[in-house]
Amino acid sequence: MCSSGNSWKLEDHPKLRKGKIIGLVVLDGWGEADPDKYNCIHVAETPTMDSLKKGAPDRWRLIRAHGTAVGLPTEDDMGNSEVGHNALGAGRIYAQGAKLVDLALASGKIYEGKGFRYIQQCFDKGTLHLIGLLSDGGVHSRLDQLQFLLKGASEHGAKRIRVHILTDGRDVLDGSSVGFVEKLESDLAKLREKGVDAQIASGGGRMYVTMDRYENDWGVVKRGWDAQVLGQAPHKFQNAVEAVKKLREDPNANDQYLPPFVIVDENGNAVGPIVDGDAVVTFNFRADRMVMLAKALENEDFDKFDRVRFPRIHYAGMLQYDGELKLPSHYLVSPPEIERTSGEYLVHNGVRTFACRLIHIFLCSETVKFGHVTFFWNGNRSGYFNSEMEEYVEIPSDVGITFNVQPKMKALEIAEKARDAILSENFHQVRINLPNGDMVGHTGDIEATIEACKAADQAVKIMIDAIEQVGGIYVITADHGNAEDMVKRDKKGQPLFDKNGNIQILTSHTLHPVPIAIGGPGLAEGVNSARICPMVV
Ligand SMILES: O=C(O)[C@@H](CO)OP(=O)(O)O
Ligand SMILES: [Mn+2]
Ligand SMILES: [Mn+2]
Repeated sequence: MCSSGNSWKLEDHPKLRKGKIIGLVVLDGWGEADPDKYNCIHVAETPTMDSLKKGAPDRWRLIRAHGTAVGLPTEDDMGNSEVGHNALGAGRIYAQGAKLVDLALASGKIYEGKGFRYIQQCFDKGTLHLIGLLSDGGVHSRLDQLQFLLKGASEHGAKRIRVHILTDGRDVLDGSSVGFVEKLESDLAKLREKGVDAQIASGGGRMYVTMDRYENDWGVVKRGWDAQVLGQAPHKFQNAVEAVKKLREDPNANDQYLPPFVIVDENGNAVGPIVDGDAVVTFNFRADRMVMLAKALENEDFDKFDRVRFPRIHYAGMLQYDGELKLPSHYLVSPPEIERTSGEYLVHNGVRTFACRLIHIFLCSETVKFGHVTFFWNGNRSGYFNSEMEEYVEIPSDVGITFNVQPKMKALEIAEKARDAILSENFHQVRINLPNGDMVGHTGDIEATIEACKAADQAVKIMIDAIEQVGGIYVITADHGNAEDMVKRDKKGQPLFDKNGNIQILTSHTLHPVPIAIGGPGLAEGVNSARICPMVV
């Protein structure tokens, strides 16, 4: 895609022929790593991707999907769906939310901005509540940013602070929640020594409490609301370290799914419900899993669940999470301005787009890839650019199960919808996200992840076959790694074991590169991946 100046007109590509249907697949969580038994992509039967790989370098290249190559702060930052799809959709690298927050904290500018001033107005009489994911995963939030914010807010006048934590186990090892809560507790103790009344007030596992996405299951947000705002939860403890340790004693406990709890005082009263006159900050920088809570905290008219009480508060997001909805209206750091994305160029140039995304509608489990090829792809912007030019299709997933139980997910249905769209010849670009490698990879179930990769590969074949039939071009790539490495490793790459001799399962994304394969009969003679995509790892 080439354009000049501010014009929307696209110049003809020097190598790609015009008028060919493009089938674009994002394999979610599909990286390239050394082959061994923890590399589920290697172990799985993946003849389609294998045959593309055998065509390297003509048909298959590796590109970086982590660290500074996708706008993340450091080379130690794993890739994720937001940055991966932002970069793919915009065709450019933006300093991502994580980095912008780092800069604002380091320079102190965060405390001079309108967003901070807005919440500061409540510091005299009210409590400052901080709600977000407690880990150093760097995908949605980072512990050190929370630590800086706690210190900075107290230095800028916050006298009473309550932290509402969401335990992770998805971007970091399962079980690591205890350590993070201990660290936070020790910071809060230091603040208390300085006369700030600072405590953890509530908590719960990210996938069960608060961090739903794409309006998949409002029950998740409600559980968080009850604990954070109303001070009500089935589990009550007097301190958060005890809470997390106790809840983890259940043999099926998992940081991602810990039940909601509130911290109570010696009389059994919740120590930090959110009330009129308080300030609230959601400290996640990543958008998708904060949008729903932002709506509940901000929207006067709200009918997704009974809020019981709608406190009059000053609320700010760490970032603005949805540029189209301007949600939330107050925020501490301006988000990356991802403008002029490929989708917008396409509609301006009369290119018809079909995007197939998956909705998972089931209770308290991993949510969706619903907005990955739309919201993230379009620069964190909800809705269509032009609904006459674009069609977004959502496929509901199975209800009430976790993905290791049904690792095929809806890969075939997504691919069939895409195939039909390609064969209809009504669209110029058909793009899909295949969630299997990522969603099943996050469960840490190796057998199921192998099945997941096989299903995704079959779906890729359906797309490629359809593209062959219409003489089009396919682009198969991924947003970041996940399923290609399911074990935590030492610096030499050897698997790590816990104190009981069990392998340490890696549920997170990885730092590995991802493939990009470009091919199909629509490519002009002599044009191949190597010529179109020169960036190689
Ligand atoms: O599930 C999520 O929120 C993240 C991991 O934290 O995964 P992805 O970036 O693939 O959406
Ligand atoms: Mn992803
Ligand atoms: Mn993921």
